[in-house]
Amino acid sequence: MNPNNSSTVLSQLTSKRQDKGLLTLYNVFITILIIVTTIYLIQKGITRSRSFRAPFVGRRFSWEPKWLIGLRFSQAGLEHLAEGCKKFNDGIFKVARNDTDILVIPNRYVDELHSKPEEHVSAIGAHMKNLLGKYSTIDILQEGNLHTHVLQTKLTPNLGSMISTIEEELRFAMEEEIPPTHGDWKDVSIYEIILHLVARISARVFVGQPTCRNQEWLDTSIRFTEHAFLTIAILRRLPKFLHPVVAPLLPSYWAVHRDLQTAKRIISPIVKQRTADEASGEPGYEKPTDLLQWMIDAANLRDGQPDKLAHRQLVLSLAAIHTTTMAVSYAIYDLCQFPEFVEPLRQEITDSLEQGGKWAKTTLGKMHKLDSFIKESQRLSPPSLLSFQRIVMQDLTLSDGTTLPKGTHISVPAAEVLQGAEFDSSFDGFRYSRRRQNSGEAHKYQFATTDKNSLHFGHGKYACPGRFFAAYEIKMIISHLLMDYDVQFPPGASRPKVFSADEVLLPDPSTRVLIRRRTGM
Ligand code: HEM
Repeated sequence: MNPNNSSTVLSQLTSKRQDKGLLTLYNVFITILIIVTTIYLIQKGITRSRSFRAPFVGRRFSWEPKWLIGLRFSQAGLEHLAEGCKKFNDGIFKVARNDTDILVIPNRYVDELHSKPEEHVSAIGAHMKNLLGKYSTIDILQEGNLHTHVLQTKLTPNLGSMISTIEEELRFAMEEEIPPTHGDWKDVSIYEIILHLVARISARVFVGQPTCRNQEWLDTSIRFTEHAFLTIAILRRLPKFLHPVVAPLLPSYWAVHRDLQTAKRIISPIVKQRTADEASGEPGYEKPTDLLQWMIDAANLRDGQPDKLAHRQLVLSLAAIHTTTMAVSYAIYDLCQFPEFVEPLRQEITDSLEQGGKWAKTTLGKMHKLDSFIKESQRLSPPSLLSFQRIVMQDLTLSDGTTLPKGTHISVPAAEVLQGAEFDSSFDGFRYSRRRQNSGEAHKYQFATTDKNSLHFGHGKYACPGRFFAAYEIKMIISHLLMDYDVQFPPGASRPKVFSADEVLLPDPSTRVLIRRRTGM
């Protein structure tokens, strides 16, 4: 055989084998695609047949794909919820978030749902879903309620004795974080300043000295939330089965894990040291009074492992820092927008301090106008459009016969409820302090009080366990800023627009405010 011929035959054979290989690969690919699509469609069919039937808001035409509505909801949540509440007044409707459908129910159901056990209606389940527990590492909350227990049974009852500690840290933080103004107006990013004030106070109360002055811990406690939320925001737009593949490609996901390692590196040795100090029985031993110590004391063997306690501290920072910062920032924006409230508030602070003699729980308790102001600020600039988010864990029939199938993600349109309850979209800083003068209503309208109309801290068994601390902290920060500084928007600027990211509302972090240290007080 001609050698040329034999090489041609060989190359034909090779190319045939390659074609066959490609064909097999193609067949395998198509088969996998068919299997995945079939499973997806079956799952979707099952979910749809079991889901509560209610109209979607934000749908432009009947066959519009849900991911498209979800994509719009991610930026137009405000409009979707306003439309739903207006159109289905006191009725039930759905909003499409990219990762899930959320059934929006009227607040009249809150009273019968808020005390249901976790096995029937799960708050933690909703947190896990909203915060993608596995990817944000929030899933540690599922291991037990140590953090909530300690906040409720230790921090809240001991707040009175923590006020002087909070004041000391706040004074230190203001010196560190607010640039000197030398009697002139200074243009600052007030959000960033408040963020650092809140992080420092939270650290003082959560982990005590000297860690509360450790810059690496402060940065980690602030940035962890940002890294976690960026990861969540990206993953939410993708189907769940892609999460394990995509998450490791995200720098923010790795940042979350770096933050966790940093938390363990900083906090775990402190836990070990404190445990050793206590066991040593040294006569001079003084037990620290902070959240970390209360957790060490209350933890069982598993929750009390140093790394677990470090992890919970990080998660607590996520719950506490940005939420409180937003509330203070909105209140400052409202003070700039409505300067007529400044002097009456300063007068109330001066009078309360004169009567109380010093910064104390009772002194802060006298500041009804300030409490009202921050509640009104929260009413018009809430942290979230939806609250009381819960997952129905078993089919549930409500008192009016409505049956919610297992797996339904429910929520109440907290922002619309509170704004609708007042029938008033104008800012009235002292509306709640006036109301508290009515007999029997002294406590009803406080910032930290929750009920079916005031849902920005949730309500019931799983309402925010840090809200009383948050209320004192916010009042302390605002009153100190008010007494020591003048604030105003730069010429021509006004209250910044609020951004929405799905149901979460965010102040514009680039907002600038002019501040000037007050002199001659
Ligand atoms: C203005 C500031 C704050 C707002 C608006 C806020 C709001 C909320 C809301 C809406 C919930 C869910 C409640 C529910 O589902 O019924 C929650 C839960 C929680 N909050 Fe807050 N919060 C704030 C500050 C704080 C602070 C300062 C802490 C810690 C000291 C804290 C710790 C927590 C924790 C640990 C949970 C989860 C509870 C659980 O695991 O069941 N929060 N918060």
